[in-house]
Amino acid sequence: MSRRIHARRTEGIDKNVWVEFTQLAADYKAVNLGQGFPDFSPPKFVQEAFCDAVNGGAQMHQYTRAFGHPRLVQSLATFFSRVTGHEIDPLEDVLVTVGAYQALFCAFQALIDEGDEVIIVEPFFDCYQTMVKMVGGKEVYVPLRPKVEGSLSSADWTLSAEELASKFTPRTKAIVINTPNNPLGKVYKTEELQMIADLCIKHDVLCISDEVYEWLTYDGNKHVKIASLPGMWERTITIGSGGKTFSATGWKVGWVISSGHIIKHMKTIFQNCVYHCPTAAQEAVARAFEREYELFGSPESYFQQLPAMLHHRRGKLASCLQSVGLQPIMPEGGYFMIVDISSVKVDFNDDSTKDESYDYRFVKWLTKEKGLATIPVSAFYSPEHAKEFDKYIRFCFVKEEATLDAAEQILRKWRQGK
Ligand SMILES: Cc1ncc(COP(=O)(O)O)c(CNOCC(=O)O)c1O
Repeated sequence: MSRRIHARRTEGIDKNVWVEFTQLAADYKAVNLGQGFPDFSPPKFVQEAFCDAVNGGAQMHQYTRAFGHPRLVQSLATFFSRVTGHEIDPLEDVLVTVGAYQALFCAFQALIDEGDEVIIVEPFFDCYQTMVKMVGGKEVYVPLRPKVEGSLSSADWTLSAEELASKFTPRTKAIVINTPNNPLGKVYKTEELQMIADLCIKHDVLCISDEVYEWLTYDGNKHVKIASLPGMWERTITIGSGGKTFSATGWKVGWVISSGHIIKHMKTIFQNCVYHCPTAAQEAVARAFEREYELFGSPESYFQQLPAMLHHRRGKLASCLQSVGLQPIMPEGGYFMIVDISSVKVDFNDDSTKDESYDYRFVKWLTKEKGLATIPVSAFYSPEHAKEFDKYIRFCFVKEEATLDAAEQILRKWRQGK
């Protein structure tokens, strides 16, 4: 065929950090502290919910309600009405999607027009950039910056109020935030969210709030939903993930909760792309939320137990990194920890990566030569800022202790020059 086969919208978005580095980790059979997924099973009650769902009769293997399995939209509405203090209508204000990924896709497809500007706070989950490009939107970037040189906590990385305000123009349609943040682990404080909310209200702008790590905060940090701030419910699209909530990333059940006048447009995109999510997995997530509703705030709640376990694993990884002379930026929340590698000198001796950024070269060297997979942090930045932030790599600590021990052994051997 001599004519162009691909659609123009596929241009400039073909590279994908997850495809590249997940394959590299597999090719080299590396200890994988790269992609953000647990290397352990979901808790027993979640697995049992799935088994009960699958054995729950014929209807569990067939289509259910397209915009969300009734039991799931009801459990989400009940649970988050209590969390947000806002009466959420299960049929109007909730859309169940194929992971949070597809909730993001539906948001950008349904709400962003050609030429609309979307403010993206850096570092950002990479698909925000490509999804804005796919709809012909214009990304406008504003980086979180460490307040102090050599900052040791994600809390020190903040937005400049002036710099953020300067990014709003008459063409700004939305801002995307992610709290707790991937890859940094920053948990936005109420004052920071209020600053963003004030600008959204002033400029009549939507807020896409990616909250997939909402239950994973440490050291007393509290997750705050920007949709719960005055004047924000009707302009906020809040995105959640069953995979991240219940350590079942392979189920790919996500959702978006927002005012019905926004959800209705996302339903239009949804019914014209995927139309329906797996019934049994939705039933299982519904049962899990029903359990968590009853146990909310108690020691038996998974939303208490998972952050407690990950708090320990976060400390274990941080100690391991510090013991080999690497300095992590301690995350206030989430699955990940970034490390400043600017003081680490390595002879990459690999022509195949010579034109790549320092962090990409380092991650590929660490995976190929030492057998430890991580993710380069410049993948979470715009081209205009990637150079400023290419001296960090990301480690994932939602892994078995044995996996973290194996990573520690590799790092020790390397740093001892063995
Ligand atoms: C901020 C954020 N939003 C959305 C998603 C997607 O969530 P889901 O799996 O529910 O589609 C993810 C999952 N990230 O996993 C890749 C990685 O960072 O290692 C995410 O981190």
